[in-house]
Amino acid sequence: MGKSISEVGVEDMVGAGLGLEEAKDLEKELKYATIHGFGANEVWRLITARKLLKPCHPHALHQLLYYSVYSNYDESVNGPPLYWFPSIHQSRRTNLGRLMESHGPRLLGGSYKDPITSFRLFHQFSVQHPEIYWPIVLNKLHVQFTMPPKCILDTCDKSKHGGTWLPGAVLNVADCCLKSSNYLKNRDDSVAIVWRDEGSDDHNVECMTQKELQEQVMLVANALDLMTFSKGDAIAIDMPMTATAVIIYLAIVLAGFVVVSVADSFAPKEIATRLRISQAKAIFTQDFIVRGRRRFPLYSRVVEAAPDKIIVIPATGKDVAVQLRNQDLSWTTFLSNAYRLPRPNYYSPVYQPVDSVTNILFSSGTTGEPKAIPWTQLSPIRCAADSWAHLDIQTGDVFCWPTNLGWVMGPILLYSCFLSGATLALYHGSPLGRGFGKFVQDAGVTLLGTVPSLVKAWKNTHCMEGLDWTQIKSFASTGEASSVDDDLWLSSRAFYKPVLECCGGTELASSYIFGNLLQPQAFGAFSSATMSTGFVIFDENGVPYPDDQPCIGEVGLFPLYMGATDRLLNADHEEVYFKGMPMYKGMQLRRHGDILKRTVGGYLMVQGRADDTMNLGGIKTSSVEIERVCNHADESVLETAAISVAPADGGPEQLSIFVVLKKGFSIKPDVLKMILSKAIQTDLNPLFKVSFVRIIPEFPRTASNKLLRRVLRDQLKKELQIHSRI
Ligand SMILES: Nc1ncnc2c1ncn2[C@@H]1O[C@H](COP(=O)(O)OP(=O)(O)OP(=O)(O)O)[C@@H](O)[C@H]1O
Repeated sequence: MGKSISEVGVEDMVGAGLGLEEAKDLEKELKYATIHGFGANEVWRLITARKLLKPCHPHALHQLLYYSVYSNYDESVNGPPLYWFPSIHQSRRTNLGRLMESHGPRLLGGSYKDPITSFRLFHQFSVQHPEIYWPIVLNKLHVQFTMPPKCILDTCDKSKHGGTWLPGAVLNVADCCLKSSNYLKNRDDSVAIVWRDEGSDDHNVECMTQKELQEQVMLVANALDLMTFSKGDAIAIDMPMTATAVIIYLAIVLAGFVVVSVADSFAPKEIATRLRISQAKAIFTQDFIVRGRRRFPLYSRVVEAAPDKIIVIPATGKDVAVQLRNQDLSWTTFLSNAYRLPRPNYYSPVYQPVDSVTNILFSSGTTGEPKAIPWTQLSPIRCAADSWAHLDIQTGDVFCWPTNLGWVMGPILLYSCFLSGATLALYHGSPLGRGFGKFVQDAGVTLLGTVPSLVKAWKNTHCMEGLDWTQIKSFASTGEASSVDDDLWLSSRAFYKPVLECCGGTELASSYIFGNLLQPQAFGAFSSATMSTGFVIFDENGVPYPDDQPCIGEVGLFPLYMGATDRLLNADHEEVYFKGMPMYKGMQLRRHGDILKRTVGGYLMVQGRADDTMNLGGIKTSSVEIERVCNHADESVLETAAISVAPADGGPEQLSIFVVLKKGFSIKPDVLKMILSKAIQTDLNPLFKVSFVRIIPEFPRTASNKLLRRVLRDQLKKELQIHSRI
């Protein structure tokens, strides 16, 4: 165990890279905190509130203080170590805080105290009374119905586990994104999108006002109408998430077609599968993808997937840099028809029922074949409402999240910005390097979303050193479990702003668990279910644990989940999400497949998928838990993947660890096996034994960068079979 904070002296801080004078000052401040006998959380709160640790300090110093503050901290009694704390003053200025202050006393009566104290109570209220919660939130978002809903939720049709939400409502959700002038605070000249092309790092960021966005979207909608499509046709987009891609996305929805989102990293076969399942009539793409001064072909990849028609946007300049097939159109030709109209920048939106499909998305395929998931007009409302409540997105915020329209985060980002009056920030290039970080600085990004693999790369390459990210109010992280140390680094870039962890699913159009600004935050943990989301954690027999009990088990979502799917295009929805799930209080629970750990204090951690659970000597454990320990067991380790496989000839499951080493390190697998075994036995369970360690150059990942443990497991199984035959 490392030193406790009271033992940390000037020498240690100098050893961590701090100058002598600064170390002496810092020591005095720390003495003050420790002399007063504060608990660990209070000491850390004081360190961050007084900004004793600065973004320019070496990470080793941040680590030294954070880990020594919490060195004697007993998580089994106190819950996870906290690193961010809400203040009552701040909490009243958040979206949710304001809402609670104005409605809390009426809705909760004498039980209502303030946004921090009453958060859990209010959350519970939102689960029990969606018919009261949702009208208040809809009112806050830029959602306008041409025909208002008859009610919020209709549960008469018992065959629909998820109920019918906002029945009778008619709207065009893209039109809601564009209609800013009706909202007092959001004027036509407000900035809708800021962006920068990779390589233009020293130029001003580019801006598009709300009015320009509206005109561009309407122009593209007009051009779409001049093609031979019928309303309701599916039209695909396979290109980086640029300002043009966003315009095309909104235009397709505005004009009553359906977007098919295809991530730009897919191979032709995968593009073809997605086009086939969705029956897309055409596809928008780019000639090339430009990354780090190199050009990667995209049009030719799309051609191989053999769609009927391709509309090609040039990656740079005005003209496409490839020879097109006869039936394809360049972006300029496509738009030229619309320019001939008397009012090319005016378009009358196609209003449709709230449950009409606007977008077909595909899940990442972590557990198997990607599912084709239809998003209705409820889905954008749901995801924007989550960002409004949990990320506290407000008019004037600048929101950046490197992603693609083919991943659920793409549409979530787009709608979260435009339905709440925030600016969307897009970097047209790789998010892995300094260019991206400089854009975040120059564009004045206030909300920065990430995935764990990005943060790991930024931290390990030191590429963001010296950049000023202090205008960031909150970070967000999704996709897979994040690493405490990586998030410590991230949060420290902006004087310890919260890294709001979010986890959900494409089919939920949202997160079911999320951090927020009304509860203290712990690294790598979720502080709550999302507003209006209810769930239980159940044991192997399907029996739910009591809500206030620390436990580990599979999550079962309450089926009345605003914005969640009620159909799939390539699988049986009932079978995938409901069949075999336990009943709870008369409700058939909805499957999500995650294993959740609830800690003391009610924090939640995702322990991987139910499929990744392993049984080691009769003890159920999760891969994520083992990886957390292994990732810190030796300095040579960059990341690990834990897998258990039963030997081909039977017997108990054996634990195998795949390891990727940091650049420049080498270590023998046998030595590493001993180190990892020791770490697991000390930190997790003395009975766990590592049977096998393999060092590999990189992990198999989904195209969205999620670790594919099932691929490693299959590989290992095959090898073991061959072995047993020999
Ligand atoms: N912040 C997070 N921490 C831990 N796990 C996360 C987090 N965010 C997402 N996940 C994991 O990703 C899952 C959601 O991903 P997505 O909807 O893309 O589908 P998938 O489950 O990866 O794909 P498929 O359903 O095809 O297997 C979550 O259920 C969870 O397991």
